[in-house]
Amino acid sequence: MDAPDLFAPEKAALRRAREALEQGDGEIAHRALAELIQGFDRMIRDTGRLINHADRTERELNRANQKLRELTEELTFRSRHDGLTGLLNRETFIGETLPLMESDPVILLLLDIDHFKQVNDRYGHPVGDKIIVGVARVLRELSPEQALCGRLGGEEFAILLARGDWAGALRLANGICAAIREIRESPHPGLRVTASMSAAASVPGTRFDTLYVCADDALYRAKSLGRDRIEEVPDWITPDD
Ligand SMILES: Nc1nc2c(ncn2[C@@H]2O[C@H](COP(=O)(O)OP(=O)(O)OP(=O)(O)O)[C@@H](O)[C@H]2O)c(=O)[nH]1
Repeated sequence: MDAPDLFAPEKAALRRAREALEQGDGEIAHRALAELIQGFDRMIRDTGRLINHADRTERELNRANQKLRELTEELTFRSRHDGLTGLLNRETFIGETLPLMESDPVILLLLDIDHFKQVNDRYGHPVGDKIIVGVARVLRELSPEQALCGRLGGEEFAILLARGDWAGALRLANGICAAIREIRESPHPGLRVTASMSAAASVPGTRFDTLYVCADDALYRAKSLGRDRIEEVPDWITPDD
């Protein structure tokens, strides 16, 4: 079925007016003109309403689009970052190291907060969370802008420096340990925090797992040698390690 012609009355009035004009019949032409004026009036009102409606719909669509963009950005951020600290989460951190490790020599710093179970047990989990956030802040503030900073799990963090120099990486690790010793959490003046760290470097083409295992061994050594210290892996890690 054909859609109804919305302007059928106006078209009919126009046709009658034309015919009246051709026939020179003033009275019929006058009536047709009156009908046309009415129809024209109605068209202006309806068109105005339609334009307003379309404007409103367009504004609503723009707002909905903007909201969708913000939600997408937030979802992307959440899927890539750790919810508590805002650092890269484990999967993203490892994923981002892969292309860098393929092309560059890198230095991996691992960090694990010392005796963190005791912090939770003595001061409660929420205070433990604040300490984790404080440690993450130290990492973010002291690391160079291009460094990758991630929370690998619980109280374990990692920094990857691409093309970083060894002396600079150790200076950074020392600075981080010193800043963590300064963390205070009111109202707990007795609460002191330390962290153990390790540093390991690899040549291009080394797998993340290979580098990580070596750095993790060194971190374990730092723990067993008394904590609050940095243990280095002396040799460059290669793909054959
Ligand atoms: N508050 C808080 N605690 C966490 C979180 N994730 C892990 N933990 C706690 O971190 C603690 C880690 O304890 P352990 O692995 O025994 O290590 P540790 O006590 O730090 O001892 P060392 O590493 O040997 O110095 C556990 O008690 C976990 O419950 C977190 O997101 N928030």
